[in-house]
Amino acid sequence: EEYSHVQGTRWHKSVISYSIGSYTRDLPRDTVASVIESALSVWARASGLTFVRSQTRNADIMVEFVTNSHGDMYPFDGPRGTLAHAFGPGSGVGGDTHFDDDEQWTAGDKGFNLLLVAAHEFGHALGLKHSTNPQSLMYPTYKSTRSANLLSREDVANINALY
Ligand SMILES: CNC(=O)[C@@H](NC(=O)[C@H](CC(C)C)CN(O)C=O)C(C)(C)C
Ligand SMILES: [Ca+2]
Ligand SMILES: [Zn+2]
Ligand SMILES: [Zn+2]
Repeated sequence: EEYSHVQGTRWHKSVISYSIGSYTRDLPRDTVASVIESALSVWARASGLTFVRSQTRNADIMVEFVTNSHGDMYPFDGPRGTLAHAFGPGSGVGGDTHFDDDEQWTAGDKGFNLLLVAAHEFGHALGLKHSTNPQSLMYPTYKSTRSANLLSREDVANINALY
């Protein structure tokens, strides 16, 4: 799973903190914050986990918009190609979620939709692997057309099996 750098298998607490360490210039900061919150709430509803926003850099899930080489062993690759990656549950880098800021991030449908990508990444940050089912949010390829409710039955079953 080269896009979910596995740490542990799951979080062993029900309240998980997140912090937005850097922003993209493609969207207003408030929009980024509300999209991130929405993407986490999708998993909160299905897992019973609670996500609390922090302003410190030692939150469980550090969200960053970065380009190319950015301090971990998984440099991004410019426009298109890899859109984002996330580390599985654990201390330190565990849970951290990075978005390639060489992409055009959108809250609508021009460019890559941040909600769709963030929801996929947070699945990894919670311990989920990729799915071979194209309907699943955890499918490894970006698909702009997704049903209103982001999670497929498979995603709900998988997160329930984990938490
Ligand atoms: C448009 N580009 C793609 O579809 C690329 N896929 C991604 O960037 C994955 C994220 C999507 C599914 C939001 C990477 N991943 O799995 C992170 O956890 C490639 C399929 C080209 C690798
Ligand atoms: Ca890229
Ligand atoms: Zn992935
Ligand atoms: Zn990274």
